[in-house]
Amino acid sequence: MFRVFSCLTVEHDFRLVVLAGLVCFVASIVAVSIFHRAIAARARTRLIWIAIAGAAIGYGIWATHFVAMLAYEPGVTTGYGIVLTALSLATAMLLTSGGFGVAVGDSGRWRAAAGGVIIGGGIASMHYLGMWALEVPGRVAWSLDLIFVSIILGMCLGYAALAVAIRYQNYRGTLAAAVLLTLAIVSHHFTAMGAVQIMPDPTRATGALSLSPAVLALAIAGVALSVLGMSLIGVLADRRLASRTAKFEEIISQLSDARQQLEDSQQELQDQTVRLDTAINHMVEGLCMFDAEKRLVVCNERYARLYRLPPELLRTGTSHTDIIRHRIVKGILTGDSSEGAAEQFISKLAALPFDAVSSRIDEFADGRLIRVTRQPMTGGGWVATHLDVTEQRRSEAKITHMAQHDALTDLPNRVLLRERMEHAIAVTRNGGLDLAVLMLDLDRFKEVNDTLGHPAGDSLLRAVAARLRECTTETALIARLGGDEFAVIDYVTNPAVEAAALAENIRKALCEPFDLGDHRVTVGTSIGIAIAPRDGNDSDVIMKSADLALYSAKSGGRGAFRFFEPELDELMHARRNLERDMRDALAGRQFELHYQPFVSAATGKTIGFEALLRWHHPQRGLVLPSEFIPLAEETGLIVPLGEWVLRTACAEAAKWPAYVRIAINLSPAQFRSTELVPVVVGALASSGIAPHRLELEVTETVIMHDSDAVFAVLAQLRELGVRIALDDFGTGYSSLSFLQRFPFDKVKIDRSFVGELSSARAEAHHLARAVVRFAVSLGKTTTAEGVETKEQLDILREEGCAETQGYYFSRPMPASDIATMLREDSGAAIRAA
Ligand SMILES: Nc1nc2c(ncn2[C@@H]2O[C@@H]3COP(=O)(O)O[C@H]4[C@@H](O)[C@H](n5cnc6c(=O)[nH]c(N)nc65)O[C@@H]4COP(=O)(O)O[C@H]3[C@H]2O)c(=O)[nH]1
Repeated sequence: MFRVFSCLTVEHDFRLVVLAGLVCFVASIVAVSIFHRAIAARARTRLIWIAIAGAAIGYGIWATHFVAMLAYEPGVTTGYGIVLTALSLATAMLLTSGGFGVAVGDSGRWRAAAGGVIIGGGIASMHYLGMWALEVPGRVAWSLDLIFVSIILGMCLGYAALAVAIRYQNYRGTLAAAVLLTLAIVSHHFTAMGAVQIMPDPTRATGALSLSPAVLALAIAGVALSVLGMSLIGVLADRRLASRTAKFEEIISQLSDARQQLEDSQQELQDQTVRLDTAINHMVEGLCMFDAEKRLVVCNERYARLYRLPPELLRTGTSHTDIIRHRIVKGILTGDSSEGAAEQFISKLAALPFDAVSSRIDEFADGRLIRVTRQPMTGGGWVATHLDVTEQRRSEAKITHMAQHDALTDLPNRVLLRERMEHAIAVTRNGGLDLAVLMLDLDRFKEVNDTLGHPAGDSLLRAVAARLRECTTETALIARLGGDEFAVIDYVTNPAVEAAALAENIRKALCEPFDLGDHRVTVGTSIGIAIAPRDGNDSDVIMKSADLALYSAKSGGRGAFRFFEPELDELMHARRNLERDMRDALAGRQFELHYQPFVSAATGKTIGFEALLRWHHPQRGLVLPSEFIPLAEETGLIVPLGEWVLRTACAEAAKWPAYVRIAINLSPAQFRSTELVPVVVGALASSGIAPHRLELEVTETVIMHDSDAVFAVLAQLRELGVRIALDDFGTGYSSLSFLQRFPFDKVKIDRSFVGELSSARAEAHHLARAVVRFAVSLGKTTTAEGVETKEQLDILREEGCAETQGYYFSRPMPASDIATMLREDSGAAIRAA
């Protein structure tokens, strides 16, 4: 080590040592940079870069050596053999190229080590060949250990330089690797120089082909620096070029990506276009789009088919007017299909604004209805859909018709009537015209329905509707309100005359018999008339007025018409009050039963009592059944009231002797309630009277309402053991048929006939007697009602009537009088005898 140090400090010119180090460092930077290029390159380019790197460092080692040799002052004049000098250069280049070549390969971690060894070998070869070329007049002695150390230093530092160069390929890596490589070369050189000792020997002469060291060294340093500088510039330029190339490649790659994306987008666009085409061509609606210049942009197949557009009109750019002209001239739309009409339509269309959403229905000549909905687009133009709404419109019209018409007669129903009436009443408010509102219902419709069945009832209603159409003018509106209720409204200028004439026409028309196939029936009608605005100026009020007039017409005897009068309103008011009072009466125990005895015609003995309702009104006093029973039936109050009668009368009868019967009146509404049989059973059970003591009186009116159902209930009651009596016999025309259909226990001859028995009018007397005789001949128990005189009683006895009832025996009495009456019964019997 000391030898090396003294060699460096004593035998070398330090300035030239620095120059040698500089040359070496520059060469190292160049070589490492080129080596990095070689790593980045492939195949042949890599080989070229390796060769250049080897040449650069080989040249650098060689130049360093000779510059350092210039600094060497061994004390004798030196020269260099040209051949060996050249050979040392070639060896350095070749071996360092080999070292770089090995190190640059991809095969494992040993590459830097192997490369370092070879480069170290290259440095040593160059040095010792160079020393061999040294021609001095003296003897050269070598120190083998330092030779060995110099070789190891070159190899180890060479390895370190390569390892760093491979690992760090940036500027810092380059610098570090260059420093290590410089150290490898320089440390080798000066260690090797420490190993040499030159002993002057003037007998030894230098060769003729020797180069002067100073010349050689300076020339080498100059050339080396310039070559290395150029190489460095080349490398840096190449780096920049490489970085630009990289950037360029990156741009190319980005462009290629962009191109790929563009191609993908184009494909996607194409796919979307196909999808869109498929979608618009499968739309239910016809679709078309026009631009701001009213030229066709796109349309679908449905649109083309709808208007039978030929291919030349389907091209993009076809003008809207050409398409419109085609639609009209080809007669696709209803109306005039001439060219003139088309032009007229087109100019009308041109005047229309195109910048608002619009919707219209076009009617096609073949009857189809197309809804055209137009939607403006931003930037001008519009898109329009054309939907065939024929079926939808038909269904809507059908539904509307069904909602406003009666299914059986196809007449307007209450809903439409109200709508039209509101409109008509509004017309009457302008003055000049009045509106006659006729409300009518059929007399005896229920009878037809019950006796001939519902199909016959339906046929009758249809026939009535047809007759109403025939006997009214075209301005009249006929409506069916439900059941057998109809209404007719019409404008009139003189209500008293025209409305009366219309009502009379209708009355007459409906009085005529109806032929219902197997049956011929006569019904008749009652009509109520109200006039708007006189009797009300809204549809509800006027309908109510007509209804009141109808009610009045019916209660005044059927088959008539009545005009509304304000008093009717009062009547209805009174009815409503009565109804309310009746409900209170039921709760407030204002009802009472009176009992009228019926007696045996033969013995004069009381055999039963008929229960008759009395109402003690707190303000009006005693109210008779004829006043409240019809209203109780209408309102349904008769059901709870009848139940009360049944329970009370049976309970009262339980106090009487067992041979005394109790007769109770039943009304139609009680039969419609399903509770009748259970109520009767309950009354019998709670009173404990025997069923045969109970007589239930039914009138023909009861039976006429749904006779089958009534007969079924009567049969159940009779099975219980209860006696059934037919009341008011002789007043109805169908009594006979009822008597055939049901085994009544008793027939009660109406008091109107009994009264005529003592009549001075022979005809009435004969008729009354015939009725009594007929009743008796039926073989049922016969009771004569309303016996007021001894004469009547005698005739009834003569005709064989079994039982009698009337004021002649007793008026209806409170329950409290019955016990006394029964005690005096023997007296009554004596009187009868
Ligand atoms: N002029 C005259 N009249 C006589 C004579 N004898 C009896 N009368 C009256 O004739 C009616 C007989 O009852 P109706 O024919 O069943 O006729 C009854 C019956 O249909 C009905 N009614 C009475 N009470 C009830 C009831 O509790 N339930 C039901 N559903 N109807 C009842 O009211 C109708 C009238 O009953 P009332 O006013 O009590 O009138 C009773 C009675 O007072 C007489 O000699 N001369």
